[in-house]
Amino acid sequence: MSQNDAIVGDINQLPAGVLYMAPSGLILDVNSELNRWIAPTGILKGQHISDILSGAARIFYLTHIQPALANKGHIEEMFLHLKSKENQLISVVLNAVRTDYCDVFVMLPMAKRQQFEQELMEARKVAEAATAKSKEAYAELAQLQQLLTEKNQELEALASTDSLTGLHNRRYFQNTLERELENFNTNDEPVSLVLIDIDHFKSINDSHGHDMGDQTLISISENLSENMRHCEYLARIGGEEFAVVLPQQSGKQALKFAERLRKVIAAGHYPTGKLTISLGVAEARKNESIQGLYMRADAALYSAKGAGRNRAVLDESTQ
Ligand SMILES: Nc1nc2c(ncn2[C@@H]2O[C@H](COP(=O)(O)OP(=O)(O)OP(=O)(O)O)[C@@H](O)[C@H]2O)c(=O)[nH]1
Repeated sequence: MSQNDAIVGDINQLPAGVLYMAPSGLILDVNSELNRWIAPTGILKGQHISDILSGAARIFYLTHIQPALANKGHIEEMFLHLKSKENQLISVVLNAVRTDYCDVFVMLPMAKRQQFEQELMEARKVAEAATAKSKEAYAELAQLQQLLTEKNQELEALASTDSLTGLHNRRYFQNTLERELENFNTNDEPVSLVLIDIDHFKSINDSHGHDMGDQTLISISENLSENMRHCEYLARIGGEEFAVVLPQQSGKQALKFAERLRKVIAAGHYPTGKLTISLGVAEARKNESIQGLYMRADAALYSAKGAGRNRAVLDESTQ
């Protein structure tokens, strides 16, 4: 029995790994416990320390363990991953001391820590999967909300649109006029209303049929629509009746607008030939109701019809 064997013989019963290493990294001897962890059927003695360390542990050995042993002569409680011959990682906590002859490593297994790490990794995987699922669910929800918003907008547009001409309808007209009257009552900017009625429209229906009457309504709607600028709100409010809400325009300005429209329509060509419109104009008064303003514009329209049609008339009280 050699001197080394005698020393190791005393420590073979320990529940810890013990390793004797030359400063060059050559393993001089190990106890049987360490041999069992790393190479149950092989012999570690004579191998190099880097043969039993994981990749990361090798770097750690060079950058931390060796310098610490060289500088302080000992290290305490460093965590290290050994690598078995079957490529299993074995976590150990390492204490080491440098003697005159060799470095002595004592390593305690950390099976519990390994198990915790494993459990943590599993939990992380589960959490990641759950996060991915909830992200998917959120994305789906956002899509559905977007769809709902679009459908609501479509419904809102449908509810405000005249199906024959595609213009805004009476509902839209009333909402717009109500809003603009409220603005007028708070900020003093004028607002005017123009009512438009196609002249002798009944005779178009009577002589050319209802379908041709519809085509004429579509055609005249396009023409009116093309002649609106930003903030001039056109709507079809009845059979052959249209209205334009004109925010920030006085009665006189609205009359000019109405006159321009009248000329445009009179100059146009329609499925049944030429036609004209009559227009009634009124400027809103403070705190006036929609009905009040509408009735004054309608009275002006009636005057235009009575005066021979194809003309625009401003409500008398506005002038
Ligand atoms: N084709 C068609 N005709 C409609 C529609 N709505 C209303 N009308 C017709 O429009 C005509 C309106 O006629 P009246 O109110 O008598 O007036 P008008 O013939 O235009 O005569 P004045 O307004 O006095 O110049 C009626 O014949 C209605 O049937 C519609 O959606 N399509």
